[in-house]
Amino acid sequence: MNSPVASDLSDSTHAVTFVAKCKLPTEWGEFTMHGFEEVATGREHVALTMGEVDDGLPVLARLHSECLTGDALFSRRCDCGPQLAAALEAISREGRGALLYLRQEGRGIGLINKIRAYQLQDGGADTVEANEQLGFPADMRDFRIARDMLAELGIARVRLLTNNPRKIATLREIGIEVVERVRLVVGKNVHNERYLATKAAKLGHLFGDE
Ligand SMILES: Nc1nc2c(ncn2[C@@H]2O[C@H](COP(=O)(O)OP(=O)(O)OP(=O)(O)O)[C@@H](O)[C@H]2O)c(=O)[nH]1
Ligand SMILES: [Zn+2]
Repeated sequence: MNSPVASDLSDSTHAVTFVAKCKLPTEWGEFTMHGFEEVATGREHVALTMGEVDDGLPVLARLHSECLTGDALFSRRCDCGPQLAAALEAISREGRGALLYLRQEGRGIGLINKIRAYQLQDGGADTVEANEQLGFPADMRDFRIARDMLAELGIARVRLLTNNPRKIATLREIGIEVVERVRLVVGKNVHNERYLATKAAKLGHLFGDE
């Protein structure tokens, strides 16, 4: 692997290998889609890139966690669909960038458990309480799985599209220089107001301008 990133290669827990790439024409222009496989679990992840991302300059980047309901089924319970679209649009506006689409459905608890969590939320629990009532931590995602993907893409410095400080901390931990956080506040509606407020209050998400 052509890696500009100093990483601990003895750690195989989060190892992800590159498999194949292809063109992906979209509403926002043509991306290249890179397919990856997580060695330990067989989980499949993809990265969409546009332009030259391996030239050492900071890359506009997004780590997007899978949300079938928001990304594909038009749900208004969360802000994922509009965030995905806005990130691809921002990358296409610059003509350069990368979006890692990580298969971490339901903050890592999976789709069916997310439906269970939504059922508890329909009964009054907030997004964190629902996870806890099901016996899960508030957020099970481990963003270290981005390490090999970014290394394969030749990305060592990013301007990260996120409101989640934990993503920034983990990228720094795995040797990626986060030169800037680019806020991504879109998709607020009456159905996700409480969800967004809980993320800010309990999960540390930043929705202000700082
Ligand atoms: N368990 C659970 N997962 C949810 C819920 N709503 C959305 N998700 C998942 O949360 C993930 C998206 O995380 P968010 O907390 O919305 O945002 P983030 O990725 O941490 O931060 P940003 O970079 O700012 O978007 C996706 O995997 C969704 O499937 C919920 O109520 N319960
Ligand atoms: Zn969502």
